Amino acid sequence: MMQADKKYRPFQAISLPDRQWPSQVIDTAPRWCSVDLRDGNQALIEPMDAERKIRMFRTLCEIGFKEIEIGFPAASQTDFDFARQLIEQDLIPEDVTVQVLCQCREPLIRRTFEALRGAKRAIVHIYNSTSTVQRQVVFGLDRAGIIDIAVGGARLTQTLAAKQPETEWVFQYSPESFTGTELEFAVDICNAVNAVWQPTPERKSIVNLPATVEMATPNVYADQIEWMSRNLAYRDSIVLSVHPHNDRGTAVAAAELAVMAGADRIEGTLFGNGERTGNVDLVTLALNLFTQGIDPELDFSDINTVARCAEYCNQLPIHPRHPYVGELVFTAFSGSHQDAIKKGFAARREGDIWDIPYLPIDPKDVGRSYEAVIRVNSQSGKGGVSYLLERDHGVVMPRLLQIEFSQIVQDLADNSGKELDSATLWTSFSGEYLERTTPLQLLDYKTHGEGEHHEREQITATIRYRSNEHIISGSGNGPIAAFVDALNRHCALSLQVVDYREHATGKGSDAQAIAYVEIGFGGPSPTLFGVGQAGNILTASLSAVVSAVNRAAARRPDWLQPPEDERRTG
Ligand SMILES: CC(=O)SCCNC(=O)CCNC(=O)[C@H](O)C(C)(C)COP(=O)(O)OP(=O)(O)OC[C@H]1O[C@@H](n2cnc3c(N)ncnc32)[C@H](O)[C@@H]1OP(=O)(O)O
Ligand SMILES: CC(C)C(=O)C(=O)O
Ligand SMILES: [Mg+2]
Repeated sequence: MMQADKKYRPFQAISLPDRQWPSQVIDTAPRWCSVDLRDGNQALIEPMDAERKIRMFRTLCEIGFKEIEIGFPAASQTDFDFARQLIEQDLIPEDVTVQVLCQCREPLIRRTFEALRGAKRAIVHIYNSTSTVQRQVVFGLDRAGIIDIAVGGARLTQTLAAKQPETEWVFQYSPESFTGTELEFAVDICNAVNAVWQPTPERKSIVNLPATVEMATPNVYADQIEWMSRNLAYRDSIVLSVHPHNDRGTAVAAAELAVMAGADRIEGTLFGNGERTGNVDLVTLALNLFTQGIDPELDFSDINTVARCAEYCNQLPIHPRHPYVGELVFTAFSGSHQDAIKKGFAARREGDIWDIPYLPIDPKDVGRSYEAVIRVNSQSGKGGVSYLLERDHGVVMPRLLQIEFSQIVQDLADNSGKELDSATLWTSFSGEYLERTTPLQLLDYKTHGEGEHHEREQITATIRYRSNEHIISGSGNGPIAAFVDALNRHCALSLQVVDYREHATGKGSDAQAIAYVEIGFGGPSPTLFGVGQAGNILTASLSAVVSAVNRAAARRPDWLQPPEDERRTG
């Protein structure tokens, strides 16, 4: 890349030392206008056909847009026919106003009014470029010449509107390329247009100030908007609208600061489709408000359906990390995020203000589930793994077992280099703990209490060691201790139960018990967990002991000797 200062120049700062916008707070939704069917459409590889346009229009109405720019009817027959279809087939809801765009050129304005014949209410939006560069390069005109174009357009719209009195007309003017226009000139041209239209507080015109190309940081746009808001004539008779584009990737910020600076209305598109890097994304803006506790007056409670509509109509995919909607935006792969999310959910009580770490919005509010909130790969930790086992299998592992099992998962993930889905985790958990039946297998057992008050428990168990069955017996202060005693005596072991937990999984006739035992092996060797699952809690517990012994035996094949039994069968 060549030296930047030889090719580019910084944007000139706006002098507004007493700017007020930084201390303003947004507490209500602005007026929204969707320009998906015009600005979004004009940027597509293949503009929408009639069927796609209708589908997009219906979706926009369902979301709750009250102003929808439906196209540029003078530009193409498709756009003209679409306007006619909406009007003639009475497809425009009572509370929705359609808007159309047109250059300030006579034949185009005439054709635009033809397209709108019979509409109940419509916004006619005229524009011409006002920036320094476009005045010179595109029009070859001075400021007065550019004002003449705009005023000519304003006069003609007024004249033609008067000839179609069945329609309630609203006029909108955009000094296109506003961000590249000197502010004094922008205000002059808007004032000249409004001097023709003579708006009143009851019949307002719309002045739309587009960041046709986003040229500076969002605070500069806010300064421009506040300056215009202060200096425009007819201010109380104007709806001040903004139309940010996203060339610098800051359109959302620019729109928000513009509202703080006095804008009443925002034009943009669903998920930010539009020229170049797009128009401002109205979904993000609306949901940003929602997460501040402000009603956005747009309904994105089924965001996936809206996304599928936008993808179908625009024939463009939405990025998996797009705010609020992307496939991955409610997913944490990384361990510390998973840990915090899991704890956040556990701490949350019904009716609490939403405050879950790493989830700025409740996925359910936009129709998403918690299904994808935690996914596991090599970046994940015990929190994520245990969250999935608990969510999908009701397994609530003790903390030390979480640590032990997550190491096994980590090795799996590192070796595969891939995501491990919940089914794979369960297969691994079952294989590691629940299906450990060699070399030792518990076949049967009987217990009975000893002493006057059953102070001690006696057990007689049938076990299989490799292919031989053995009957072993022992006693202890409970059946698990008795079983451990039997194994210790018959297999010359020195097992101790370090920790024991159990709980039910499932409900009703499907209910199962799951037991976790942490077993010490005497001497310095570390403890190991065993897990057992069965219809009965004692069977689950004894199976958990067997699971731990078998896991230890798998690590040290010469460690477990055949039982020195009282009776051998088979
Ligand atoms: C920032 C925006 O998004 S603005 C909206 C842009 N959208 C579109 O352009 C999509 C639809 N447009 C079209 O299909 C075509 O441009 C049409 C059919 C409207 C017009 O096509 P054409 O007649 O071929 O003219 P074209 O668009 O090339 O415009 C260029 C001419 O119009 C003039 N012009 C451009 N914009 C305007 C305007 N807003 N008002 C008045 N004159 C204008 C130019 O100076 C140029 O004049 P010249 O031929 O004397 O040099
Ligand atoms: C027509 C105008 C409003 C426009 O789309 C722009 O300037 O980006
Ligand atoms: Mg635009």
